[in-house]
Amino acid sequence: MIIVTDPERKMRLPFSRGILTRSITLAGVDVGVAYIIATEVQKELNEKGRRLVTTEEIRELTYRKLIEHGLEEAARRYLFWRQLRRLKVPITILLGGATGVGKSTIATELAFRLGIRSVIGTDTIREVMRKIIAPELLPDIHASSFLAWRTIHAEGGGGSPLIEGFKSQVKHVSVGVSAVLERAYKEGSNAIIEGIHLVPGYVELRENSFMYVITVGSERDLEARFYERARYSKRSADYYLEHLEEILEIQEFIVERAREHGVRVIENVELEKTVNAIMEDLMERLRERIGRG
Ligand SMILES: Nc1ncnc2c1ncn2[C@@H]1O[C@H](COP(=O)(O)OP(=O)(O)O)[C@@H](O)[C@H]1O
Ligand SMILES: O=C(O)[C@@H](COP(=O)(O)O)OP(=O)(O)O
Repeated sequence: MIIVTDPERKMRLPFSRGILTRSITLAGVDVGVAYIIATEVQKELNEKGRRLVTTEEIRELTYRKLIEHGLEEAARRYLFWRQLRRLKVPITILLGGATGVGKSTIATELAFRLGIRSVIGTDTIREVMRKIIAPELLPDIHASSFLAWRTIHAEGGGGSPLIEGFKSQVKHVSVGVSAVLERAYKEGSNAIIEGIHLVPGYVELRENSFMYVITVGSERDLEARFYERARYSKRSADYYLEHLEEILEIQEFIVERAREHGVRVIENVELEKTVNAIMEDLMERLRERIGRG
């Protein structure tokens, strides 16, 4: 067995190809190729009869293997993410967007790649708030986002009642979102928050918080997502399909807010590409900040 040590952090743990594979995929390398590289690293260490290696040595060896495979760009990214981990820069990622666009799927994949243990859905925050605050007190949080308008008495003023209802729910759930963010900032921990209630402009973001708005390009694509989701969850496709127009109007509103607040909007066509686009953007922005710091 090869033992990995990190003298700085007094860490000792058995070499795991799985852990190394994951850290290589973080650099945008396909999982199959990452596995091959991790296997080659392990083989080389075994051939050299190494029983104790430092994380620094594994980094250098992995970097070299990536270069040997002609993956220069990935090698550069790999070193960046390792450096970021060592610097212990806590990051929070917020993924907004209408229901069904793929936020929770993307959040799970990002969490896996970045090794982030905490993924919180604003649906869950809303659910907790529902238990504490009675419908008589705060009716809008007790409905789906696209039905919240039925529970409120819009002030008039010519705005869309659907959007007014949605805004009211977002405003209330944002109180819970801010609490979760505050906690993450206080602990200095990494977190991913995803949900329809993450609308640009409603929560205050600090440095190293990164927000993205996820969209689908067409009604047909969105329909397909609801059918797909219904295959493994109890959320029936029909319920959302009946409200497709409202859901797309909410998407339009969120996108408008994103443009106003300079939040990046990413159309989720292929999951892999969406996740890579976020990773790439995160890397660029973190690199700028670390450079400045
Ligand atoms: N890029 C994609 N291509 C095809 N299907 C996707 C993509 N992203 C997500 N999905 C699927 O669409 C469905 C809805 O995604 P989900 O993550 O539940 O959305 P949200 O959290 O935004 O409501 C899921 O079944 C998911 O597997
Ligand atoms: O309010 C809404 O539009 C959805 C948002 O959930 P996500 O699909 O965005 O997670 O919640 P639901 O009504 O299904 O409980």
